[in-house]
This record gives sequence, structure tokens and C-alpha cells, in this order.
Amino acid sequence: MLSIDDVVKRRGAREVLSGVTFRAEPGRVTAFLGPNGAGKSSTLRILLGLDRPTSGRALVDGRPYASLPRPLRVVGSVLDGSGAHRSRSARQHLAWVARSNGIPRRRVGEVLEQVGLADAARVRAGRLSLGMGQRLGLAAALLGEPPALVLDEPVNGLDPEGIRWIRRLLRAHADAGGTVLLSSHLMAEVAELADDLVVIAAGRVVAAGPLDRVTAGHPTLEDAFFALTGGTS
Ligand SMILES: Nc1ncnc2c1ncn2[C@@H]1O[C@H](COP(=O)(O)OP(=O)(O)OP(=O)(O)O)[C@@H](O)[C@H]1O
Repeated sequence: MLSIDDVVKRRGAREVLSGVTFRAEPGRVTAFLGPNGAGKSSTLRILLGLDRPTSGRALVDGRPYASLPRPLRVVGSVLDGSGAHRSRSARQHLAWVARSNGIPRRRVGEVLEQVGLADAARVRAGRLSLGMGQRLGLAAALLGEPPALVLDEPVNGLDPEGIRWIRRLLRAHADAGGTVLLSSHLMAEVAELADDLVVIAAGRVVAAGPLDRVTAGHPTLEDAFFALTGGTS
């Protein structure tokens, strides 16, 4: 469903991604794990057509993101906060996103309900808490009922109840046959949720596969992470 093939990204003289290759499959939660600056956001931005690779390719359902006629019906994403203009209310923002992708207006109320923002529908995005902003971003991602979700650090800013809620939501999405790709540097969250792991360090994939296989031989995911990324615990 989501495939990254031999992606290289150079910024000036620096290579920030070096032949990154992996897949996120339907029915699975794939966690993209790596230390700060490893290249997670750079990879996801290329997958979502926000940046170009120097070489290699990233495909959503077999096509580059930019060639999808109604992208939000194929892949929903949250990269950086809610993505809403500060002065727009949650409802206005979602209505605008829905219109831009030919999504029926009734979906706005449905996703506000689904992410627990029905009571805050009229609040301006600039006044939402960090966690509520994350929920609004997720509401926009869910609008088009896409089979795939791509989320950069989805639990940032969420309280424990919010973390439990998003875990359940992502699990249910995958269990219903959807594809979930999320980036994280939080080990506990990933150990609870992921089926598959892709570990990146300094722009290279250093391990990929089912969670139990990647962590085999290590007492915990945290130990596996530090061993694979060359860090120290
Ligand atoms: N717009 C940019 N211009 C120049 N360098 C950049 C830019 N964006 C990212 N980088 C560099 O590319 C490398 C990878 O960054 P990236 O944000 O993809 O990492 P990350 O794994 O998402 O890290 P984090 O967990 O800190 O968000 C870093 O060295 C970063 O400094």
C-alpha cells in the first residue's frame, strides 16, 4: 500500500536519506522509529509529495502522491500539528478540507464526533490545546475515509487518555484492513501498538520486519533500538 524504494535525499553536500526502502502493508500498524534527525520526517514528506527525492521513489497505492486525483480518499496524514489556519474554527477548517477533495459535508460532523471535538467545533484552531490540535489534524486525515493513515509523532501533546484513545483508533483502522504508518521516537508507545517496525538511523534503514523479529535477542524494544541505532541507554 505504501512503498518507499531506494530513496536518496541530498540537502546541499549532506545526504540525509541513503537508499531508504520499506513497505507499510494493509492490516498492519508499521512504526517508523529512529532518533532525532534520523530522517523520519524527511521520508514521510517525500511519501506525501511535500518534497522530492534526489533519487528513488515513494508510492501510495502504486502511484506517486501528486498523481492521486483525490488524495485524501486514499491516504490521510498528520505531519505537523493540525494544519489549520489559527483564525478558522475546527468545523470551518474541516469543511474547507472536505470541499477541496470532493468529500461530502456530512463527514465533518462525523469526524468531529469521532475524534472527540464535537464540543469544540466552533473554537478557533489557534486557541486549541496541543492535544486538541492533534485531534483536529487526525479529524482531517479521517475525513475521506482513506485506507491508509500516515502520522508523524501522533501522540505528541496527548495526555494518557488521549494516547490510549489514539492507540485504539489506529488498531481498529488496521484491524479493519487499513494501513497505518506512524513515526515515533517513543519506545513504549510503539511496543504497545506496532505489528511491524522500520528502524532508521542517520538516513539508513538499519532493521525492518515484524516487531518480534526485529527485537529478537534483545530484552526490550528499547534495548533493540539502542543496539540498532548505535546509541547508549
Ligand atoms: N529543510 C531542511 N533543510 C536542511 N536540512 C534539513 C531540512 N529538514 C531536515 N533537515 C535535516 O535532515 C536530517 C533529517 O531530519 P528529519 O527531520 O527528517 O529527522 P527526524 O527523524 O524526523 O527527526 P525528529 O525526530 O527530530 O523529527 C536532519 O539532519 C535535519 O537537520
